[in-house]
Amino acid sequence: MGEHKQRMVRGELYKDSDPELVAERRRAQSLCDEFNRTGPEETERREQVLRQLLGKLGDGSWIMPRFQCDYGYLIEIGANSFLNYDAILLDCAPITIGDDVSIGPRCQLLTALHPMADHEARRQRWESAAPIAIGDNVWFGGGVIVCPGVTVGTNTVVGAGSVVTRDLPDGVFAAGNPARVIRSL
Ligand SMILES: CC(=O)SCCNC(=O)CCNC(=O)[C@H](O)C(C)(C)COP(=O)(O)OP(=O)(O)OC[C@H]1O[C@@H](n2cnc3c(N)ncnc32)[C@H](O)[C@@H]1OP(=O)(O)O
Repeated sequence: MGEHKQRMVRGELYKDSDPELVAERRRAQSLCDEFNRTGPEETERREQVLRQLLGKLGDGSWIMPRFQCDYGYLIEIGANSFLNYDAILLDCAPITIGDDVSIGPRCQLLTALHPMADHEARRQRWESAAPIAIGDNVWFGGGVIVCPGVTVGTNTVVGAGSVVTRDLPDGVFAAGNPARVIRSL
């Protein structure tokens, strides 16, 4: 593993223009394109491509096209989970999705971060990433955005269009931008 991939995996600043990372993203993009070209009858082919692409896909889990991600192997999905249309998973750090999770259309799980106060580092395209973890039996309405480093607890529901900037505990309904806990479930 090259220096920049090691830095990415450790959550340190790295450059995504590194040739090893560029090659890995190209592979993932090709597999995403192949998945997104499949028709509704090609359920076996869809599953085969997802198993090549993802770090883990539990039994009974499925994803609707279009699906996009950066690397694929950093994504682990448990059993009986569902990602609806147009999910975007920027997996520069691990993204873990539990069992029995329902993800609405157009959700985005974004692990990538760019320097904020260090303008020169941002200009030079240094970046980093922080993991996202989604607990068992979570439901996201459509258009939820999850920011880097966030953990969402088991049995939690997030309302459509919410931006989750901080961890959410188990068993709550949260909504809004930024997402706030509205009530226990
Ligand atoms: C797997 C899939 O494909 S699912 C995809 C398709 N379905 C969806 O996207 C679901 C869309 N609906 C939602 O996301 C809703 O937020 C729900 C169903 C989760 C919850 O809605 P409700 O039952 O109406 O919530 P509830 O009555 O508890 O609302 C409590 C408060 O939160 C507010 N609220 C509810 N949802 C949201 C939201 N998405 N964003 C911001 N605020 C919200 C309500 O306005 C209310 O505020 P108020 O007390 O000031 O009036």
